[in-house]
Amino acid sequence: MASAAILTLTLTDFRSYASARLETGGASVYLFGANGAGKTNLLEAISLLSPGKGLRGSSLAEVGRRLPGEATGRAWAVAAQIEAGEDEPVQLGTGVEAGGQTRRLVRVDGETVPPGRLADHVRPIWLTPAQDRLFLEAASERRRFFDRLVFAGEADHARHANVYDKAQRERMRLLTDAAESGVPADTVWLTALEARLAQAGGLMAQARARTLIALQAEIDGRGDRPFPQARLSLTGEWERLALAGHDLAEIELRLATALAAARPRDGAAGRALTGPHRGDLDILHVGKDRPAAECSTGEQKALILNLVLAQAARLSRADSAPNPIVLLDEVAAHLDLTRRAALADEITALKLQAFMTGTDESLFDHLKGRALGVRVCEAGLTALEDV
Ligand SMILES: Nc1ncnc2c1ncn2[C@@H]1O[C@H](COP(=O)(O)OP(=O)(O)OP(=O)(O)O)[C@@H](O)[C@H]1O
Repeated sequence: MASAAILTLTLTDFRSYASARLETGGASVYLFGANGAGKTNLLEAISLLSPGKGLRGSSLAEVGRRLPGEATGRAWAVAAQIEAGEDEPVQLGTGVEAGGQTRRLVRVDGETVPPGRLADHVRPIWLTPAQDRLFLEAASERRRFFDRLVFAGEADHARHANVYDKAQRERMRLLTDAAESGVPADTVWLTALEARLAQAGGLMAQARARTLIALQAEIDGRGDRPFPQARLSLTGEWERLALAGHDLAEIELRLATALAAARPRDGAAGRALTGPHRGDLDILHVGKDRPAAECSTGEQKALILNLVLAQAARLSRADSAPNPIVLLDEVAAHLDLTRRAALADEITALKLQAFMTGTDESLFDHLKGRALGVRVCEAGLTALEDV
């Protein structure tokens, strides 16, 4: 697998767009326009060409276009034509058939498929202003960020995470019911759920560990660039076992044992206190020998951007995954001139498709002639002619 560029993108009643169409020819795109023009909405639409809730994490009922006074969003659709090497482009489509629906339909080449199948074709990685708070937020935000990087390389990771979450919810329902009623939970059912959790959790921990090792090697090998070097570590108990080389059977066994032992404590606490949903991602700014949380906002942004670019670079060489599509919302504005130029060079060199946003066209001067400029305003999208 290799190229996975969006050739055309069509939005219908999506957020602020009644209807819009963008033809990229497979090039990277920079979108510029005033605040509120619809730049992030377009990136969000692209992010929904992958399983999950997209880069805003919104309910799918929220993304349908809603005029002032309308209580419910309309039926919406996002469609794209994706480059597929020497084969015919693949047609992806997603949306809801009636306003307010929260489950979306996904079609690949006209055939209705589960959303997970989108990952066969497109795996976006994004960086948004919400991630500016990544180091101030709870560990769950860092896990989510890291899991998206893992997913870009290993699509099964999202499936394992879903199985894990579902089994965890069921297990917690049994345990909290038992704690409240005083009637012991069905141990056969609990043991079956914990076996499922241990298997999915072990696979998740291993995928995270694999990604961390590969990503760190990529970052270390990238060396002389104007982006700060990061030292990554996963602090979760289960990821540490995976990093230490324990095999899946061993991690599964230990996790199942820990879960069985934690039943009374988890039931009383009302939440599961052990498992791969608890770990954290630590990032150290190597040059400053400081944790990322103690770095400036611009340094943090550059650190995370370097992670995203390193993963994109790694995957652009991989045969096992489609090239990631990189969505950078308001990133350029945070970078000084040197870094902005370096970002433009990097995106060009990686031959990846990136979609970048900013309020000013001048933020993308380094991309002129190398990417498609698109003006975003209330009237819609206007591609610049000189590219
Ligand atoms: N469901 C919806 N229906 C109609 N309009 C919506 C909907 N959701 C959001 N909007 C509108 O979309 C606009 C925001 O668009 P978006 O976030 O893409 O702007 P932006 O160009 O990225 O702006 P900024 O530069 O400020 O980040 C707002 O005017 C908002 O009211």
